[in-house]
Amino acid sequence: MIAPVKKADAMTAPEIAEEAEIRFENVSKHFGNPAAPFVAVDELDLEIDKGQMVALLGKTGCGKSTMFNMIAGLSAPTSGRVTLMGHDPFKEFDWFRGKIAIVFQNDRLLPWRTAVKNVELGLEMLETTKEERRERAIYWLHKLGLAGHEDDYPHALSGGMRQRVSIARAFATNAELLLCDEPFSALDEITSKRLRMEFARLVRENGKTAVFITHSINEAFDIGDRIVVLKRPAQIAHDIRLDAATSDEEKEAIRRMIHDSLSQ
Ligand SMILES: Nc1ncnc2c1ncn2[C@@H]1O[C@H](COP(=O)(O)OP(=O)(O)OP(=O)(O)O)[C@@H](O)[C@H]1O
Repeated sequence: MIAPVKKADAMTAPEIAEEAEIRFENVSKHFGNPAAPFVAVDELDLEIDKGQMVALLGKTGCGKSTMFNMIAGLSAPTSGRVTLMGHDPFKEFDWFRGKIAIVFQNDRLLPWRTAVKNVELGLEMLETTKEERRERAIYWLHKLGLAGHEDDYPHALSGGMRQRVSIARAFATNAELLLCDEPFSALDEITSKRLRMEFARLVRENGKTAVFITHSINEAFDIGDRIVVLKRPAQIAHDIRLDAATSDEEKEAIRRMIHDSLSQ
């Protein structure tokens, strides 16, 4: 079943869910001269509930990274409010230690550390013992299919394997919220597809909330329970929910609608 497919002009104010994990309330982000600013995000309202896996989909320059940076606490909105778990990610950065993990497009592994040591890195900032760090790192490397590569250095691993290490690092922290900025876009399509299906399964199995930035319709369909299509400047063009009952015909119609929206 497809839950409401809304066009921006037909959207009504979103209902305020008490337990929203991420909330944008009338958020704008401007760059440049305040007298004549460039508007990257325009009065955006968005709520993401705990346990949702949301693909933020939009063309280059529509404001995905700007939204991502505000969620990750890397920048503050010009106006409006962004809250995660009821807290301000920009002002209360320390409160979020261990609660958010980020997977970037580039794997960002330290070349002088082995795979297992790279996974342990995310845990070193948390209160964990050396033994616990090692145990969790090995567990997640194995979950990601890297048994036997624990002591390999990044240069000895393929691009897909390196990205597996960075996903293992994100899961090992046990963060409840995973933020992913096009983590598979530098990989070939077969590797990317395999990895994103595994990623989606692990997110579901472990009850995480995940926000996944992408400009690929295929990727959005593979990852998202919910696909938020953005138009420029970042405003919601469509907010689509998919579930097991969504038929192939419905998916095809949604795909065409998104394609048309991104072609404008
Ligand atoms: N620090 C900045 N200063 C000025 N303009 C910026 C800044 N950051 C982003 N912009 C502009 O805001 C708009 C949105 O950028 P953003 O990077 O969020 O888009 P995006 O959807 O993530 O694009 P892409 O898919 O190419 O990464 C773009 O026009 C960009 O040039």
